[in-house]
Amino acid sequence: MLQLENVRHAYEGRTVLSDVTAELVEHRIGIIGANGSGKSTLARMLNGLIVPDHGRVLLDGRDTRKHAREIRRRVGFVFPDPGTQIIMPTVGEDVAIGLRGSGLDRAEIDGRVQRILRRHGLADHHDHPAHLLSGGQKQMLALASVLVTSPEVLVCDEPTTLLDLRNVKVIERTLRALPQQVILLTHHLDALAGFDRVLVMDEGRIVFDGAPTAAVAHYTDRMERAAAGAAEEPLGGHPDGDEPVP
Ligand SMILES: Nc1ncnc2c1ncn2[C@@H]1O[C@H](COP(=O)(O)OP(=O)(O)OP(=O)(O)O)[C@@H](O)[C@H]1O
Repeated sequence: MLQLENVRHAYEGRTVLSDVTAELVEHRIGIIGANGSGKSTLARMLNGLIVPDHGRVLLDGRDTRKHAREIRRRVGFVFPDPGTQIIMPTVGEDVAIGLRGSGLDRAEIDGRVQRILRRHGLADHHDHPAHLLSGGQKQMLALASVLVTSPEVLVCDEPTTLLDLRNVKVIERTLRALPQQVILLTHHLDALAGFDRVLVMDEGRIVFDGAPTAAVAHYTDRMERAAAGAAEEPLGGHPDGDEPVP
């Protein structure tokens, strides 16, 4: 089980997470919130990519500070931009690199790579240059490259941002069908239908924690009120700013 205990974090003195505590046990958990509310920072803490300034992040009681290597292996992370994740020249090599050091022999690695590519619609692209894939295919490749390592938990940070609607649906369906726990950060609120739990973040805090329908309603209402407040603010900053200079 992933746990956040009184997590606080700041970048250059600016607090972006304030006292976040949560136990993440459900099979499908969504995290939503305004831009800059701290979702990605929190997500990156779940596999030790970022260590909190204060508090602890634990996987089965093991602190990401002390067990980063093990936790990174057990908690897979899919980044919003697949380009940052694809590191090898060809599709097959990119998936296979995740199994380096796994102790599997060449034939076993080849078999696993073929299977995962088939499952993600990339079987015909094994020798294809990875950088020539379409955006949707790159996103699938990034997902396949993480899943081939069989993580227990998959954290996906906006994995559908760059995609057209068809590919959004393909990725969402793929995530829904996975046997492992999925923690999904998304601005596509429809993707959360059927999820067990959704956390809403605002200004570095969890401001709502519950079922998807209630969480989405809370978030939508909060954002509508924030947008209305922003629309009432004078654009020039100072109310007299538009007066002619004498
Ligand atoms: N490496 C960094 N250095 C400095 N500030 C950062 C860094 N990473 C994030 N921030 C800042 O921390 C705040 C929270 O960012 P974060 O990416 O966690 O938010 P988010 O909720 O994922 O946003 P979005 O929905 O836009 O992706 C933002 O104000 C962001 O500018």
